[in-house]
This record gives sequence, C-alpha cells and structure tokens, in this order.
Amino acid sequence: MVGARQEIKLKKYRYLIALVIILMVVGVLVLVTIPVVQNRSLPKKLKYGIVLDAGSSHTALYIYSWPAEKVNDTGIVTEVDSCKVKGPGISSYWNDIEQAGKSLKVCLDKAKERVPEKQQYVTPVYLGATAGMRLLRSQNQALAEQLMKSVQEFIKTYPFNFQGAQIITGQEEGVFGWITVNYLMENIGKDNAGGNPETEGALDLGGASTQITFVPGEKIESEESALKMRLYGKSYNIYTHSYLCYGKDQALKLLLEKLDITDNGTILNPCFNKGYIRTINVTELFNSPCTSAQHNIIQQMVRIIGTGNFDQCDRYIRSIFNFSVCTWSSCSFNGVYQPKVHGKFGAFSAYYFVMDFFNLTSEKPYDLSTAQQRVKAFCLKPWAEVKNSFSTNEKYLSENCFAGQYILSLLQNYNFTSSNWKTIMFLRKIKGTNAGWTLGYMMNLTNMIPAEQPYTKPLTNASYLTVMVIFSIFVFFLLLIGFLIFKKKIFKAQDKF
Ligand SMILES: O=c1[nH]cnc2c1ncn2[C@@H]1O[C@H](COP(=O)(O)OP(=O)(O)O)[C@@H](O)[C@H]1O
Ligand SMILES: [Ca+2]
Repeated sequence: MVGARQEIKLKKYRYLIALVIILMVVGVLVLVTIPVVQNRSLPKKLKYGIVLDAGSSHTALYIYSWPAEKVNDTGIVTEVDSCKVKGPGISSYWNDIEQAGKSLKVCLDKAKERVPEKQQYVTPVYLGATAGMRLLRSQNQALAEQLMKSVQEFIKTYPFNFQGAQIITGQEEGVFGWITVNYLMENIGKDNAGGNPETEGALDLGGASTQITFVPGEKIESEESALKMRLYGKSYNIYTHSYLCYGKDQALKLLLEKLDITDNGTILNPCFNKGYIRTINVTELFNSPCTSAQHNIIQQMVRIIGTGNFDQCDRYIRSIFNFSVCTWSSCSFNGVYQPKVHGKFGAFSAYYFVMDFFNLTSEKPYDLSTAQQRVKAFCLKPWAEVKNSFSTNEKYLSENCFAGQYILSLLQNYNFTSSNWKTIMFLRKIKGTNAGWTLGYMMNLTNMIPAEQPYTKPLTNASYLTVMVIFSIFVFFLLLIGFLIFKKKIFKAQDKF
C-alpha cells in the first residue's frame, strides 16, 4: 500500500517537473524571440546626404541615403534619387550671375520633396564645382567667386544643412571617383583575408577635364600624382592625374584650333560626319583658356563643315597630344608621368555616354579592334543618313564621331592597347548608384570612411541570441537529465530500504 502511494506521489512530481520544464522552455523562447522581433520590426531610420555636381556642361543633384546605425559598414550608402539641372553648367552664367543659383531651383525643390521634412535640417548638402569653374577661375578669379557665392546663397535658402560650395581640385575629383567605384564594388572595406583586395581604377571623362586614378603595380615616381590613403584599416598608394582641357568639349576646341580656316571663314573638320555644318561664334572657340593661342581670324562667325575622314581625324586628334617630352620613366602625354595601367578599370561619365552610343558597353567587354571598327563605320556615314537613323540630341549626335575617336586615342595614350583593352568596363551606374566623384566626396566630408577597420561583432544580434537560446536549452536539458537520474537513484536507494 505504502509503495503504491509513493508511486502516485512520484508520478505527480514527474508531471510537475515536466510542466516546469515546458514552462521554462516557453519562457526562454519568449524572452529571446521578443527582442529579436522587436528589433526587426523597428523601422530603419534613414539618413540622407545631398551633393550637387556642378560640372562644366551641366549641374546634377544626387540624393544619397543610408541606415543611421550602420554608418561605418561598407556598401550601404546608395543613391535614392537624382536630378539633372536644366541648362548649362554654372560657369556659363558668368554674364548672369544670379541665375546660376536660381538654375538649381527645380532640383533643390525635388530634394525637398524627397527628403522627409523632419530630416531636412540635419541633411548635409555639398556643392562641388569641377573643371568648368577651374577654367573660369584661371581667367577671372573674382567672377568665379561671385558665381560660387550665387549658388551658395541660393542653396542656403533651403532648409537643409548646407555644408559649403567649393571648386574641387582635379586630384580630389579623381580620387573621390576612385573611392566611389571601389566602395560600390565593395573592393574597399570588406575584410578580405590575406592583404589588400584588388581595387579597380577609375576613368572619368568630363567636358573640360578628364581623370585617371588607379593603384599601380609599381612605385609611384612623381609625388605630385601620388596619394597615400588609409581606408578601413588598409593602406593604398594611389596614382591620380587630372588633365585640364582634355575633357571632350575642350578637346574638341583643341582640335578645331589645329584645323585650317579658309579666307571665307570655313573650317573643314574630318571628325564630323560628311555634310554636317555647324556655325559658331569665333569667341565661343577662343574664349577658353585651353585655346588662348593667338589666332588671326577676322570673321565673327565660322562655319565648320564635316568631311568624315577617319584617318585624317585620327592624325589631327593625335596632334593635340604632345609626346615629345618625358622626364620620367614613362609618360602618357604632355610630359605627364604615368605608371603602367594596372588591374581592371571602370570608365564612366562621358566615356560611358559615348561608348554606349556605339553599343560598346556590354558586360562582356569588346576588344579594341571592334571598338575601332564601330567608330570608323559611324564616322564614314554621311550626316544626312546619321541624322535620319538616330533620335539622339543633335549636338551629341554630331560630336559622336569626334568623341569616339578621341576616347580611343586618349585611352591608347594611357597605354590601353589591344592586349589590355578588355580590362576597361564602361559603366554609368554600379548597383543603381551613379559612378562619379560625388558619393566619395560626400562620404569623405561626412567622415563615413573610417581609416581603421571598425570593430565588428563576430555575430549579428539575431544569430547571437539564437546561439544563446540553443545552448541554454541544451544546458538546461543536461541538468534536467542529470537531476532525473540522480532522483531515480535516490528513489531506488529508498526502495531498497
Ligand atoms: O547623354 C549624353 N551623351 C553624350 N555626352 C554626354 C551626355 N550627357 C553628358 N554628356 C557629356 O558628358 C560630359 C560631362 O562633363 P561635365 O559637365 O561633368 O564636365 P567636367 O567634369 O569636366 O566639369 C560633357 O562633355 C557632356 O557633354
Ligand atoms: Ca564631371
């Protein structure tokens, strides 16, 4: 009788223990799931930043965004919107200074709509002007300053956190373009084991200047073009050079200057399609510091007539580069030091627009001879045919033969030949964000690129909690089993007595 009662008691205990265990497991699970779910369901707080790229040909506004709590993580800043300002670049407003600022209205209004009202006061806005303003400043510093003030004052009328309007240097333009490309490609910042991961070079072709930036495979001889940077705990020795006057619009002026002009004010241009005619004001050609060479043109207007002569065009384009001097072990042109191009390259801005016109921008790169054939075939077409076959804006269309040949020539001067041509990828955007100097510029000014690798927890919060739960349950069961065995032994021992 006593034994049976004891068994019922023991059973009751077991049920009780089982119930306690279940309750504890449920308790642990609830304790763990609630914070995980809680954290996940919180809406991510986004931060915004705005950069205006005041280029020589036009101004563009870019709005970037990133999750507030992940500032130092790589690859998380993305472009959420952009806006192209109507009309020319700010340097063209030299005769109507106030209008330079006002021209930005439509895009700044758009930014005001895009950035949540509560965030606007903390959203930094930067304006960086490039080669168009560099050229204007070299001609008339006071005028350049007035223009910068005009845009500055106008941006200040917006509720954003205005951080300044600057004419950036060619070196900054090159290096920030390189940072943008490598940040978006996630070549920098990722903790690749075994030294530095390979970075990609950046090729930027603007209207007034062009930049080449890369990490060479050799020592950089010229200090002027060398830049040591420490990013995310790794050191990079970067070569960068910006060629003022070698953007595609100024280069066209350099070319026109080389061509003969007839007594009746006609210039025959082999780099325009046959039959194309453009009439320009002489001052338009010679008002640039790139073409300040003396000229004796008496006419006000000149007529440029296309002859579509590929080989002649090629020769004339070569003539705008000087190969006669080089005081370094290797030069590109005009005596500018350049180490051998190394690794892969991303080519953007006008490189992309022009090569895209020739359908030469696919993921699988084309070889140099294909590129040459395509450009040549286009240059040999008469203008009447070209005009009928494409709906592209007439100015760009008429300059594509020149631009195509110019790009082929420029890249070959950098020493891209048939053997390494395919290392160049022509691209406009990387993962939805425009390739250009603006993103790198903003990240640098907002201290978003740490010099050292930021401390990262080995596990994410969720995986940390999961591991903890699994181990808690595991340990708990071990204890329980131990306890049950121990109990059983005691009861057995009691039964014996
Ligand atoms: O759609 C296009 N097709 C061809 N060229 C373009 C297009 N959009 C812009 N471009 C060219 O890209 C270049 C952009 O230069 P940008 O204005 O940035 O000058 P910068 O960088 O020298 O200051 C200009 O030569 C402009 O004509
Ligand atoms: Ca540019």
